[in-house]
Amino acid sequence: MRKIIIKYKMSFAVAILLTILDSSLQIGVAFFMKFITDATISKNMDLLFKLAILASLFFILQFIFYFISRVARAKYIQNVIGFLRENIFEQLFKLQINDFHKKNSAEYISMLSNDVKLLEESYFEKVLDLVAMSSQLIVTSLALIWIHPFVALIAILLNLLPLAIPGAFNKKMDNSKKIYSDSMMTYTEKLKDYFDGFEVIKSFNIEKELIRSHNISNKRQEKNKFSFVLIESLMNALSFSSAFFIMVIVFALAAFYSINGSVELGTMVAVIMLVNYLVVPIVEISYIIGDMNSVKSIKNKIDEFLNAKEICNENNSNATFNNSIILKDISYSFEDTKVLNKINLKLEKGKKYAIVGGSGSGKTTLAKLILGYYDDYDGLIKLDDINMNSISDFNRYNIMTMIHQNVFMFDDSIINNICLYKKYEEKYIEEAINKSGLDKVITSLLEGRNARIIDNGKNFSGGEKQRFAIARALVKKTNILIMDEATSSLDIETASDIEKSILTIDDLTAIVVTHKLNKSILKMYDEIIVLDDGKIIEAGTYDELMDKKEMFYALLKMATN
Ligand SMILES: Nc1ncnc2c1ncn2[C@@H]1O[C@H](COP(=O)(O)OP(=O)(O)OP(=O)(O)O)[C@@H](O)[C@H]1O
Repeated sequence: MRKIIIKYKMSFAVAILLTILDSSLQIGVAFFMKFITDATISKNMDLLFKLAILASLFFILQFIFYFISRVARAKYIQNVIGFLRENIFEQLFKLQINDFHKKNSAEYISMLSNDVKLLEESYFEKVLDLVAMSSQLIVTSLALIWIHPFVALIAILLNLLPLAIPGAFNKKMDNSKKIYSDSMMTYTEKLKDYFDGFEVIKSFNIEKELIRSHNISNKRQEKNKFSFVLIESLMNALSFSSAFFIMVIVFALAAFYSINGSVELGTMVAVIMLVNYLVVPIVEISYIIGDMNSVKSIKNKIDEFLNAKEICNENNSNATFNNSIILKDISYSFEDTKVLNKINLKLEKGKKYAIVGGSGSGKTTLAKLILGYYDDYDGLIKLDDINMNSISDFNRYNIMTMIHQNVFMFDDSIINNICLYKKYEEKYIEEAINKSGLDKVITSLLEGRNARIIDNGKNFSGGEKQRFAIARALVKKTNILIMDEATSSLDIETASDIEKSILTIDDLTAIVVTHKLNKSILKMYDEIIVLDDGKIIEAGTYDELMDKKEMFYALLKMATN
C-alpha cells in the first residue's frame, strides 16, 4: 500500500498541503471573534468596519482553499484507487490457471469491489483526514499557547484521554471488520452461484429454497455489519463524551480567568472557539485511528496478494518446440488422491496422439499437465531439453493451445471472438473459419463476421461454440494443439470432418483426449495412449492395439456394440 502512496507522492503532497492550509485557516475565525468582541466592548466602529472587510476577504480565501483542497483530495483518491484496482487486476492475470482456480472467482470480485471500497473509505481517505486533523490540532495548540499557555497546557493534557480510546478497541474493531468483509465475500460468492445457476434453479423449482438461502446470507452480512457498527459506536461515544467533558473543564477554566479579570472577554471568546477546534480534531483523530485499525487485516490481505512473488510465473523464457515433449515418471495427486501414477511418455513433433480411457481415468489431468496447468507434480516434464516448469506461461501458451469442452465467449463480434483481439493475416483467418466449420455459421448470419455474441454466447449452440474454440486455436497456429473432448457437442459427421482436417495439418503436434471411438478417425493417429486408473496400460497404433486384443480392443467393442 505504501508503494501506491509513493507512486502518487506529488498528488499526495498537493492534497496534504492544501488540506493543511484549509484546516489551519479555520482557526482564523477564533481570532476574528476575539477582535470583534474587543471592538464591540471598546465601541470602536472603525475597527469593526475594517474587521468586517477583512473577514469577507478571509472567507473568500477560505472558500477557495476549501474547494481546491477537496478537488485535490478527490483527484488523489481517484488516482490511488484506480491504480490499486489496476494492480490487483494485473496481479490476478499473473496467477497460473491452477492457482487462479484455487479460489472462488467471487473472492476476486469481492476483493476488487468490496475490499477496495473499504480501503478507500477507511484507509486512503483517512490518511488525508488524519493529516488535516493533526495539522488543525497543532496549529490550534500553538494559537492557544500564544493566547494563554496555562489553559493550553490543561487542554492539551486532557486531550490525551480521547486519543487513548482507539487503542483499547484496536483488536475488536479489526476482527469485526474482517468478519464483515468475509461475509460480504461469501454473499458475493452466493450471488454469483445464484445467477450462474439461474436455469437450474428455475427448472428444478427450487426458487423458494434459494431465496431462503439468499436471505440467510444477506441477514448474516447485515448482522456482521451491525456488530461492527456497534463496537464503532461505543468507541465513538466514549471519544465524544470525553471530548465534551474536556470542553466543559476548559471553558470553566477560561471563565474563571475572565471573572477574576486576568483575561479580556475577547480572549475568553477566542479560547472557547479554539478549544472547540482542539476537541473536534481530537475526537476525529480517535475515530480515524479506530477506522484505520479496522481495515488492517484487509490491507494486509491485499498487500500480501500484491507482493506474492511465488505465485507469479514471470520468468522470461524463450523456449521453442523442435523435437519432443517427454514425461518422465509423472505422478499427480489432488490432495491425497493419486490421479496419475508413474506416467512415461514421449510426444514427438508433428505426430498425432489420442488419449483414451474410461471416465475418471486421468485423461484431462494428463492433458492439463502437458499444458503446464499444474506444476506440483512428481517427475519431470521436458519440452525439448527444457524443464517445463521453467518456461513462463506466456512462452508456453505461444507454443501450445488447449481446446476445452466448455467454451467461454466474450460479449463482442464474431471476428473478435475468433482472433481474440490479435491481428492475423486474412488467409489464416479464412483457413481457421473453414477448418472449424464456422463458415456455415457465419454465412447464415445477416451481419456475418460482425454479428454480436451476447452473454457468453447464449445465442449459439454448444456445437457452434466448440467450432469457435477450434477456430481460435487454429488461427493462433501454435505448434502443439491439445483437445479435450473439443468436439463432444458436435454431431458425428461434423466432428469427424473437423477432427480429420486437424489431423492432416502436417507440422501440428495434436494431443486429443477423446471418448468418441471412431475407427476411421482412430486409424489416423500415430499413437493411441490408453489410460486406466491413472496409468498408461497400453499404447500404439490402432492396428497394433487391435491385434493385442486388450483394453483398447475391449473399449472399442463396447463402443461399437
Ligand atoms: N480439480 C480437481 N480437484 C480434485 N479432484 C479432481 C480435480 N480434477 C479432477 N479430479 C479428479 O481426478 C480424477 C481424474 O479426472 P480427469 O478429469 O483427469 O479424468 P478423465 O479421464 O478426463 O474423466 P472424464 O472422461 O470423465 O472427463 C477424477 O477422479 C476426478 O474426480
